[in-house]
Amino acid sequence: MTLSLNDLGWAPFFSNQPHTHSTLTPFRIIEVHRDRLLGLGQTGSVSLVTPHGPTGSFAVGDWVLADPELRVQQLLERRTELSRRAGVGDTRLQLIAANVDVMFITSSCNADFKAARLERYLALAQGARCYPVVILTKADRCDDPERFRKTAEKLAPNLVVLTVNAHDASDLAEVAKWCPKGQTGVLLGSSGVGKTTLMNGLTAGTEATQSIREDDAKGRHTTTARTLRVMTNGGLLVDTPGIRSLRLTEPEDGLETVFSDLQDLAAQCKFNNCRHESEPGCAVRAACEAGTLAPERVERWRKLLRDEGREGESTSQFRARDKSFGKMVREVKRIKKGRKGY
Ligand SMILES: Nc1nc2c(ncn2[C@@H]2O[C@H](COP(=O)(O)OP(=O)(O)OP(=O)(O)O)[C@@H](O)[C@H]2O)c(=O)[nH]1
Ligand SMILES: [Zn+2]
Repeated sequence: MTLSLNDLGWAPFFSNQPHTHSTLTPFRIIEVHRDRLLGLGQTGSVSLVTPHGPTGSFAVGDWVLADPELRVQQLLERRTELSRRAGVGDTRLQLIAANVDVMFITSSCNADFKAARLERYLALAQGARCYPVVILTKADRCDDPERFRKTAEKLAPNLVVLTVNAHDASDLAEVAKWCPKGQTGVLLGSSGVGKTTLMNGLTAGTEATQSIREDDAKGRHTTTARTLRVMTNGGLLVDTPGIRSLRLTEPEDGLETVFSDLQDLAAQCKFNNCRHESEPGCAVRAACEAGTLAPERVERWRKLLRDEGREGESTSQFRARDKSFGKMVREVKRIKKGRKGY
């Protein structure tokens, strides 16, 4: 299979960046190893060395320029960057992937399904400027997958939610539609939800999967490294090891859009520093009492703010960082549209 640079996601954003030498060739990084990188170019995949620094500063999905000896001479500026905090209370960032367009947020129609976790991923997608698509796997093992889909759809306006059997070809085709040729997707989700199965199905690959203990929905890690693969529809897909506890890297960028409906309500509270507990004139509580807002959602909102050290922030502070989910969707669509012509 020969691929053009455009097929690999090359765009004016990259070609317009100043190049240090004219004889360099672009490669998309598809694997990052301790001592070398695996790059995909028009001629296929090649092993690249990084004479100017450690491989740790590169991410799957990066675009690099290499010389004829296959030495990386330049790392091109990333259009999007997906990272997370290395651990609880740790401020260091861990790069997950670069230049990703679509985030496939994967969970299962079983005990793995947690609205709070999905909200964290949605916030991550928003912060990283990726278009979120929620994939709920194991629909074939569930009596009522629709119930899971409806719950997930309520998490954000216009959110795309697909219920799938990761082993079913027509379900896989529905997933693939969201990441066509030239676009890059990333699969995120807990261990055992079916990321490797999806990856294999979408790429017709043969990565090893292991059976999981279905009772507690906890999987064993079968994926060891991040990889970028070409899907059968021409799209590109990054697989990541199961992420057990996700810490947001830039909470201020994502939280308020995931909970934009709550913010709008909070703006109608009588007091602008309302904590939505026992204050009079609280619009959030009123909505809960009227049955138009799920109290669990308010609880998750509070918990997320608490976890991110933002408890007690006033509504006006919260609203000051106004970025709507719709705005992000339009932005992503604009980027996609701009990329279609070449
Ligand atoms: N019936 C059914 N089984 C599934 C589905 N998706 C995944 N599985 C099974 O669930 C188990 C775990 O799937 P994996 O693809 O290894 O999960 P993973 O998310 O890649 O796990 P890690 O590599 O640990 O992150 C395997 O036995 C799969 O065959 C599905 O939609 N339906
Ligand atoms: Zn209130």
